[in-house]
Amino acid sequence: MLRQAPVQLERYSVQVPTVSRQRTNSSQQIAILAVRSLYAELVLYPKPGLVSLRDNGSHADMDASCFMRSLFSLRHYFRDIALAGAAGAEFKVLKQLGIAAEQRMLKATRGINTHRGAIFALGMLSAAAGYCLSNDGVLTEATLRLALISQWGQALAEHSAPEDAPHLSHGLQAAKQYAASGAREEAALGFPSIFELALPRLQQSLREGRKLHLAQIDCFFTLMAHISDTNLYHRGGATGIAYARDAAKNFLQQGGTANSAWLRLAENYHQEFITRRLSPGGAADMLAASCFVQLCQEEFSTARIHE
Ligand SMILES: CC(C)(COP(=O)(O)OP(=O)(O)OC[C@H]1O[C@@H](n2cnc3c(N)ncnc32)[C@H](O[C@H]2O[C@H](COP(=O)(O)OP(=O)(O)OP(=O)(O)O)[C@@H](O)[C@H]2O)[C@@H]1O)[C@@H](O)C(=O)NCCC(=O)NCCS
Ligand SMILES: Nc1ncnc2[nH]cnc12
Repeated sequence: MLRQAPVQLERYSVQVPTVSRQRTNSSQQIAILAVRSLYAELVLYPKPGLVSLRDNGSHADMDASCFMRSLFSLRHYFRDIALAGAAGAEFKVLKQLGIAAEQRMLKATRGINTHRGAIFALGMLSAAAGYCLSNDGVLTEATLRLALISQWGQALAEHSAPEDAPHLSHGLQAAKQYAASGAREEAALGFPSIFELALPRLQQSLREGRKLHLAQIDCFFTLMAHISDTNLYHRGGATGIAYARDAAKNFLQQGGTANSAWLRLAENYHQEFITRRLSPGGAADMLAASCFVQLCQEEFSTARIHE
């Protein structure tokens, strides 16, 4: 429930619900950062096997314009879920917003699943960001993760072992067949790959003086080297994910983007992934989510007035 705190606007002499307006402004900003993060992921090149503005990677049915339509269709969703988070909404409310957003995405892409993982991960993080700004007025990596776990950790844990899934998604199939953890467990554990792996690597590369897009490349390969990406299981089975992890580890062992030959190496892997039809869509979503946390921290890490 949004509390109303009416104030007089002298010039117009109208009653404005301050609290709700401030929350709306913050939620609007959160949504802008979420969409900007999805855009940053899309334009980053080369990401082995994935769609960018240059090519469609391992995908016959998706291209960059399809992703652009998809991310544009999600802008109101991120605002709404941030607002719901600010109001401390239960997980079932967030879930309804997530399901409606998936439907809007599918309408915008004519049935292609571009951002299901991002709707979930960035949606939960947007809700947690809304909660932080509305309660402490401060948002850091630590407060964001704490808010996520304290508010919705229990529900996310239950969501990670669904008894009533209407159909076996690719992620649930990988969980069943390979004991892969996937998107659900990531969220239930408070996104360890974002907070413990991806962000430290992104920040290290930035500290070492690399440009943002290069730091994002290092961050992406770090994610691919470690996460249990159910898209890689779905497209390539255990061999596919092992190949992708080895490729990412090799790229990082050779210095990542600090190596002057990094682009050639990354492009070679891009071609190899295309040949093998591999697509690390989970790592792509986690990259977007990592960019989002980084942007939120830059934007909101100093104290704001309680909202
Ligand atoms: C919890 C849900 C995300 C559903 O998850 P589930 O485990 O049931 O699996 P999927 O439906 O397969 O979706 C999971 C998507 O998450 C991404 N992902 C994969 N691994 C990880 C990981 N380790 N960590 C984080 N995220 C991960 C990935 O998304 C990307 O891949 C998409 C393309 O996937 P797909 O269509 O399967 O693959 P293709 O190769 O293109 O298929 P073909 O061409 O071969 O047919 C792309 O969209 C990326 O986003 C996984 O796909 C969640 O959906 C859910 O619970 N929804 C209900 C709403 C809800 O509860 N919301 C909560 C509040 S927001
Ligand atoms: N750029 C991308 N290419 C293919 N699948 C994705 N899922 C999320 N981002 C993606």
